[in-house]
Amino acid sequence: MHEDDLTRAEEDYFSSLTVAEADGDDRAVEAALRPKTLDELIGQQRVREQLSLVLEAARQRERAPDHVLLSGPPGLGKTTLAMIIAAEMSAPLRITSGPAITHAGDLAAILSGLNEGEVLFVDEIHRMSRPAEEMLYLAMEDFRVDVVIGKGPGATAIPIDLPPFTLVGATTRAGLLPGPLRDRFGFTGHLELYDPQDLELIVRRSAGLLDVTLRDDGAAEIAGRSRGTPRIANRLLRRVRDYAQVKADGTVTQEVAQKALDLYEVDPLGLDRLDLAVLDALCRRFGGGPVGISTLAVAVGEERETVEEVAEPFLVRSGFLARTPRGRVATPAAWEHLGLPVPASAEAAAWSKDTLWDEA
Ligand SMILES: Nc1ncnc2c1ncn2[C@@H]1O[C@H](COP(=O)(O)OP(=O)(O)OP(=O)(O)O)[C@@H](O)[C@H]1O
Repeated sequence: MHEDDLTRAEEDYFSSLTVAEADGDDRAVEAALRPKTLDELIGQQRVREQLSLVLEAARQRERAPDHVLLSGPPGLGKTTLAMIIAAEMSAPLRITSGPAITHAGDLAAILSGLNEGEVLFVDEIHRMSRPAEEMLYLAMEDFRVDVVIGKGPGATAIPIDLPPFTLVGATTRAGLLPGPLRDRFGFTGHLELYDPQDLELIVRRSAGLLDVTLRDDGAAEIAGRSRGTPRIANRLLRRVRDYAQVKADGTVTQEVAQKALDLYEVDPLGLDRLDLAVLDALCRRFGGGPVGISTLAVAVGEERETVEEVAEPFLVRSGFLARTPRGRVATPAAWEHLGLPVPASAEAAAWSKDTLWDEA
């Protein structure tokens, strides 16, 4: 409950900032750059259209929309979409996260404080405790919670009716959610990594809001190095803006963007330290694979989830890594990107029938 209040206070604080006031504080700038409506949101065409229909139908029926699950890698706009859903429904938004809900009682307190039509955003919903999760099933389906008073044989469950509300859950991996929870969401939106054209539009929009003079080739350079992720695109824009201001005449050109991003060690294709470490381990230590994701994670000193949820989607999408039934393998492009000779086995794997390029 405390955590929830804190996050709300932060959100109130951020939303009260103007872009100019926010300048200088990265988190505040990020909040200020968030699109406020579905129309303002760039890319994610399919999710936007689907969600727009869900919201419009709910508005016409004057009912709270169905619960919404948003899945996808970090930084693609799940929190932004939750805020947009609330704004589009003219409803207040409450924000909390799975790890903050350690006891069912925490969730009961949040749920029983909801008002009719309110939107409750639970980030990292797959990390909620099991008892809280079970309480949520009932709350989502019957708008009711059973609060248990006492312990042992004398314990009694007191049912509390809840007003209709909309739960928006966000997860980096929908596959980690138990089936009964997943099934209670009326709509699931899968957010995909953005293509460079959409990222370019996002960079141009952000530059406009931040009053940065940005040439088209500068925007393309930043977009190309943003790992398909708007949060990274906005962050790189801010670093390039610093460089342009201090080392150039303030205008972000391709040359300025290149120099700035080289200085910050952002790979020309956007690969970050973890991506490169994964490829390096895959090629140099495991001869290009196949190797299991857990072994790979240990080799780079990271959690399995981080490698699987953060690095892997981008590496697969960029054509550097393939998921096969026997484990992860490096593609010829990965060897080339690391400046290593492509072994014959990698060439063969690229054409092999048992190589599933996107599934495992
Ligand atoms: N479609 C978009 N158009 C423009 N900007 C976007 C879009 N999606 C996200 N952003 C920007 O990217 C930043 C990150 O978005 P957001 O915090 O919503 O991501 P997230 O998926 O919730 O990430 P996490 O799961 O890591 O919290 C925001 O500041 C927002 O300005």
